[in-house]
Amino acid sequence: MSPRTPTIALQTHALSTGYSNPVLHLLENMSLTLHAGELVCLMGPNGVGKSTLMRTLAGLQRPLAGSVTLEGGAGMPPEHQVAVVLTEKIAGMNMTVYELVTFGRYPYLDWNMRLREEDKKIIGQAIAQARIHGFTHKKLYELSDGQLQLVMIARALAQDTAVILLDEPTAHLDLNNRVEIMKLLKRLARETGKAILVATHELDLALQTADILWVAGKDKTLLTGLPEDLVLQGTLDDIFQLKGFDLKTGQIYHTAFRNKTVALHGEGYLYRWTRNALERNGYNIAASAPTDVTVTVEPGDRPSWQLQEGTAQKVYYSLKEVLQAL
Ligand SMILES: Nc1ncnc2c1ncn2[C@@H]1O[C@H](COP(=O)(O)OP(=O)(O)OP(=O)(O)O)[C@@H](O)[C@H]1O
Repeated sequence: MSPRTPTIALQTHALSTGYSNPVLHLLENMSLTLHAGELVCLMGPNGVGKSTLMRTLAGLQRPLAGSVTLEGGAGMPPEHQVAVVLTEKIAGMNMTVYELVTFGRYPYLDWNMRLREEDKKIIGQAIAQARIHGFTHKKLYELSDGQLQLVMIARALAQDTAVILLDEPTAHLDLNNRVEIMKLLKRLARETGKAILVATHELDLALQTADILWVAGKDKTLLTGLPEDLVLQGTLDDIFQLKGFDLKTGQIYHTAFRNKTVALHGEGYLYRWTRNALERNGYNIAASAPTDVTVTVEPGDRPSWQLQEGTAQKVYYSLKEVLQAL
């Protein structure tokens, strides 16, 4: 099979980021590429320089060294090429959702600031893509945090750029909204062909949605790769200094505090959650006998658990009963 050659949307050349007065070097010598249609998650410990990198890529801040090249070339203004969703609060919470989305078109309007038919069409598309058509007449202060984030994404879409950068778009959201936002960004990357870069602390969500991870470490370097490769190489354990959590299995380490070993038989999610319940409750798990007890999970319309201890055998229909019986 010949390798695909995806379109490059943004590239950096020996880029170093930070501040010059006083001098603060953050991430150094980065040669990065963002491709069209790709969702990339930028991760790293607090204060490592993720927001600074985002602002530098967006042209809002000068690099300390190196350069950023955008697909549109040198002639096109950066705001026609990169849309940014930052974490700052919006000043005009009294405006409507529709009004905020129209802000995405402002870089394109002429002196009289009037929306043309073309602008209205793009605004309509952005509203449809972010699936916010149900509440475009609402005032921003009437929205939930999750809805507000969708509206910010719609505004970025209305800017009609090849690249969208988002700084912690899921902060302060509950699990459902966090998942919804990441799934939306993934779908948008696929359907619109935009390159989307998200700075996030949500390791679990990033591992399940990102096409590529950019991981900034304390030594001022930024590593890139497929999420799964970075997990298997142990890169993420080193950078995040994970304690008490095994990223390869996705599990918290448990200390077996009971003097009893359980042989667990079965497969699939029923096995996984049975193991979770047993480990959380301090049992050692072994794949086979000799052990004190054997638990066999039986899937089906009504899942059940068969417990065998010596010659005694019994069937239970919830993990609560299993734990009580142990
Ligand atoms: N305008 C500024 N002038 C000087 N230093 C700054 C400025 N903004 C941020 N910094 C410093 O740069 C460093 C990196 O900040 P940045 O916000 O980029 O990190 P981050 O990785 O996004 O952090 P977090 O995960 O906590 O959001 C910090 O030490 C911060 O104090």
